Amino acid sequence: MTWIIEESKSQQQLASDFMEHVKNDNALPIVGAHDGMSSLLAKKCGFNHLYLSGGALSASMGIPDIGLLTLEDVAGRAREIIRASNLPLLVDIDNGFGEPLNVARTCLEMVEARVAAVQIEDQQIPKKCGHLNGKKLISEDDMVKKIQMIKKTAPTLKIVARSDAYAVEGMPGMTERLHAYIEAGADIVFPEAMRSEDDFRFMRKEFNVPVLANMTEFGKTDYIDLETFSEIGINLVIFPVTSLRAAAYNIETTYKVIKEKGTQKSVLDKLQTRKELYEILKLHEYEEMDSKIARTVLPGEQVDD
Ligand SMILES: C[C@](O)(C(=O)O)[C@H](CC(=O)O)C(=O)O
Repeated sequence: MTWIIEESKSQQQLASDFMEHVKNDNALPIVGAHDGMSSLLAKKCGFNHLYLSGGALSASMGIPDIGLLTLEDVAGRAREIIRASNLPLLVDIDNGFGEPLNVARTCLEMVEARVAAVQIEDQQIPKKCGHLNGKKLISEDDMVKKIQMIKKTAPTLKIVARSDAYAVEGMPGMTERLHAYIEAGADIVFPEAMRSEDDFRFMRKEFNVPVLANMTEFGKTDYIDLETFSEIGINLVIFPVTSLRAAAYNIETTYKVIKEKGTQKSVLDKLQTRKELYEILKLHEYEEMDSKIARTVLPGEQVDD
């Protein structure tokens, strides 16, 4: 909870930092951070913008990404990540949790949590991962009303308008919708489940606002690297569920070792050490705030006093 030991940025500051970088950088990488710890690790590795994925958040809660998350689940986790990292966060709010009035409440909660930008999509509930079959859409007009509502009630929040229309209405339907969403006030467009480099080149030429690419794993989109996205002119690239998949894989691998061998000793070099944990959490800075707390000395470290 870095916000106890450091000065926190305001929502307006985080939102304008976000938009400035999106406009000035090419292929800005925005890595998924599904909790406070992963946000600190992303920051340590040099990423300055984060994404809170509905897929990763729901998976971390042990449920599938089919519209079961509540507004409180998302707002609470967004708050946790921003408090920990003090970085601009783009939050996946699915369909906004209902009709335009619900969307208004959702976005005011996001502003209170200091979220920089929200991503809202045009799927019906129950929604599906954009890379799966059988998606159903709300009308273009209903989506436009939601975007207009965000603009009116939470004007400092940046809006990423996602369309899932490619698989349902084809490229013409999707581009028509995204133009309408820009007209309604979207700052960035997110054409979901593109297939290839050529699709992204087409999208880049079609719109005069920043375009987002989704580099989720095991989906319908070819793996395209940041250098290629930069050459195409794509503005931002999300890696939404990667942190969750990496954590899940490594947790499972480690559990198996303990189950099989009765000890974790053989995988100690694959674990975050106690020293690394306390460093990333800035434990000493907390201790220094209260002289009643003894400064932690790690096992094996020299004691000064
Ligand atoms: C971006 C996304 O909405 C998410 O929840 O992160 C998902 C990612 C995924 O399921 O891989 C998506 O629908 O693309």
